[in-house]
Amino acid sequence: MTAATPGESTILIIDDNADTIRLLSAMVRGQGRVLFATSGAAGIDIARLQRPQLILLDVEMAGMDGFAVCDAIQRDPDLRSSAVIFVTAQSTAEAEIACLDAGAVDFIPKPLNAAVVQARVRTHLRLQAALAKLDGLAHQDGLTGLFNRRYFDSQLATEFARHRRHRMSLGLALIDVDHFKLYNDRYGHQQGDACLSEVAGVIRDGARRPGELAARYGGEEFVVLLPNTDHAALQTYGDWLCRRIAALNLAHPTAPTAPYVTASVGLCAQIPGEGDTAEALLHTADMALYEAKRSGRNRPVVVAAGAPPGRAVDPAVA
Ligand SMILES: Nc1nc2c(ncn2[C@@H]2O[C@H](COP(=O)(O)OP(=O)(O)OP(=O)(O)O)[C@@H](O)[C@H]2O)c(=O)[nH]1
Repeated sequence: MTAATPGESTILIIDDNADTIRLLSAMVRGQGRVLFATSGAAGIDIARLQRPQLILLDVEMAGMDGFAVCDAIQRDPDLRSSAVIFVTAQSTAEAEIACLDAGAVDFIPKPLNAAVVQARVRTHLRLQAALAKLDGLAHQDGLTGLFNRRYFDSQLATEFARHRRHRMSLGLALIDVDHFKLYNDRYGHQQGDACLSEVAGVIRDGARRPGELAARYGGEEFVVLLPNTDHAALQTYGDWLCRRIAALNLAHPTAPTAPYVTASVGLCAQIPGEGDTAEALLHTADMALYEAKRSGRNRPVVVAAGAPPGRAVDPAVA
């Protein structure tokens, strides 16, 4: 679900009657971007691409009727966050209950009354915006504003399956601040928190390509999901991260590695095959991180998925 204020919302009208579409569009135009489809199947396709906050759905349509469309929306994890309001001439209590039972959030009766349509759409757009905000908060790490581990885990599973389907290479980076215990000991926990936020800012800046996802994995450890990324790109990314974190120039006089805050980065990538698991990929990134720490810290280490523990690979031959 994307957070949107009512003015930025997208409303999709699915109706096989062009006159009704024209009428409804004119009524809700001021409340967001209005899209339309003249069949259930076309509506589902548009919803997948445009992720509308609200779908105004005709019940009686040729081919796929409104109930079938609503059912398809409820079953599709990518569409489920769109709220459906049925628009129908059937005004009996049974018809209304059937619409709500089908998963719709509301019901607009025909003939259409502009004030009623606008009030209902306004209310549901507000609710959708509030839900999106809550959704975002539930996925966020309170200290750094990055995604939290729970959300990362769910996205890792989804991306792993997607990369397996499309035979694409999925990259992972585990980032751990070096000698952070010493930093806390020297400056106190509060400044330690501020340091983690600064490091998180660099990690966020480095994960801006579509689909990239940066999360706080726990404590002073972060993780980045890098879709469609191969070993060579991992090495470049890891070098960049280490350089940028060092360039924050956060004093760390008691660290044996350098007199400023540094981080170690473990990286790996894999085109997931049958039998491969996201857990094993994470484990490989962890091995790479261990190797980065062992071999001196303040560096990236890239490991081939499935390589024996501790064996770093030259990215050029991976
Ligand atoms: N300030 C602050 N400290 C944290 C937080 N989470 C974990 N830590 C501290 O991070 C430190 C991690 O210490 P260690 O796991 O020993 O690792 P390290 O000192 O970074 O050493 P290396 O990882 O081996 O370079 C511990 O002192 C934790 O208390 C946090 O949210 N805020």
